[in-house]
Amino acid sequence: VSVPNLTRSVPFINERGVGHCTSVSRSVNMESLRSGYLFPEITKRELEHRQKYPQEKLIRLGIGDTTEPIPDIITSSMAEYALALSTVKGYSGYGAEQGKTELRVAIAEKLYRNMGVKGNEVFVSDGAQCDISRLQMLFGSDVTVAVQDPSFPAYIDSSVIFGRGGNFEEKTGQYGNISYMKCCPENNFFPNLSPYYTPKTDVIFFCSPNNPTGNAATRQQLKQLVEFAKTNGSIIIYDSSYAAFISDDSPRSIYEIPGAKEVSSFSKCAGFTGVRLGWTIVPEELKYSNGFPVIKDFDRIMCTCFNGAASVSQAGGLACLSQEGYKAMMDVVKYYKENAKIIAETMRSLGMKVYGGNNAPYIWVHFPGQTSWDVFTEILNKTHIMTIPGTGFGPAGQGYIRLSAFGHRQTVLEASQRLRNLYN
Ligand SMILES: Cc1ncc(COP(=O)(O)O)c(CN[C@@H](CCC[C@H](N)C(=O)O)C(=O)O)c1O
Repeated sequence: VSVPNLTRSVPFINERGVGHCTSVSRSVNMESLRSGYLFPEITKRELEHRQKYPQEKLIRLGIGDTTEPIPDIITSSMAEYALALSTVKGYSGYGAEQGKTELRVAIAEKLYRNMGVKGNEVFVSDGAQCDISRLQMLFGSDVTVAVQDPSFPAYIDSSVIFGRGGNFEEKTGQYGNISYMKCCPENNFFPNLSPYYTPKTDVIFFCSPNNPTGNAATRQQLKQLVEFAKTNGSIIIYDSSYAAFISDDSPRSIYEIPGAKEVSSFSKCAGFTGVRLGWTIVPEELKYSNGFPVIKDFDRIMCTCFNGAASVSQAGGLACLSQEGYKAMMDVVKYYKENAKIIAETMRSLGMKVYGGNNAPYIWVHFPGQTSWDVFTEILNKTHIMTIPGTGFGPAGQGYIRLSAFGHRQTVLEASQRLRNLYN
């Protein structure tokens, strides 16, 4: 990176003395982002609270980060692989940007059995969030986007960063060029796909089980979504990061209904939020309007903008998909699902309208007549429990908060008692 040409720059004073502006203008897309990214904002509130109440034991049911140790069967594979890097025979450098063939095939065969997914359609990555932005690179800034409202904020924020947001409208809390598909109890958390409510867009981000509502779309609803996308010639980007938490007959993948592409990751089912391992599946038959295969461009992006998932993480991913590893991984998912049940039952016993928690590690609680941030602040100040205000996930989240089931059992039981004391 060259040192800016200081002769043309404008001097400014800061804590380190005289500084210099460059002559480079800031991206208008970055300028149009309305606020900081949701999760660092929540972390900032947490730090402020800890400083204010240093003696209190803060409970974190806000950011959905896993808490339970990764099963030995998985970590020992990573340790073994890492140790082998110290030997001539075991050492390896750059791997294939698309991921180890063995892992790509294992993901296709183990997680998408009988859904017609092939190993070469699986692109191993460093996580679903990272893939969301790499998928955004596929499209021009004129491409239109629809998202569920509420949903994981990365879909909207990355769309704005790539110039697809348009102007933010204070009144609606929406970006003018993005189509917000409202998902709420009144429509069973599935958008009304009639043209008046949901206009045609080029790309549809769809997350199921949904973050933050915890709702898993039914087979019938996904069939409608795929039909809607096919009629409009749209591409669905389907985020199945919480598929492992589904315990009823809701589809775990969009590939149970032919015709989309899908991102997912080992973050939440294997506790890989720090290890970093995910994947994106792009069907060979998915084509742009000019007939060019999308998979070829995604492969080009992965080769140009990514150097492959960490080899040690990929060894861990293979262990997750072994018979013993998969069972151990699902035992941890079961543990979190039990946490979700405790939290949901607690809030229901207090007479609240509670959604989610069955097929996802998120519980969505309605506080009619209150703002999300007021509820967030009251719970934090009176019980020292971190939650996430629903409006952080979109304007339709107003009046809701999200509680995460990622926590040690004792902590979740303690949180449950504190909430009973507050609302009883
Ligand atoms: C629907 C969905 N898709 C992708 C992701 C990220 O997956 P990844 O770990 O990149 O494989 C998440 C993780 N969301 C969590 C962690 C957020 C905080 C993390 N710093 C982040 O920004 O992703 C949350 O909602 O609390 C998600 O919910």
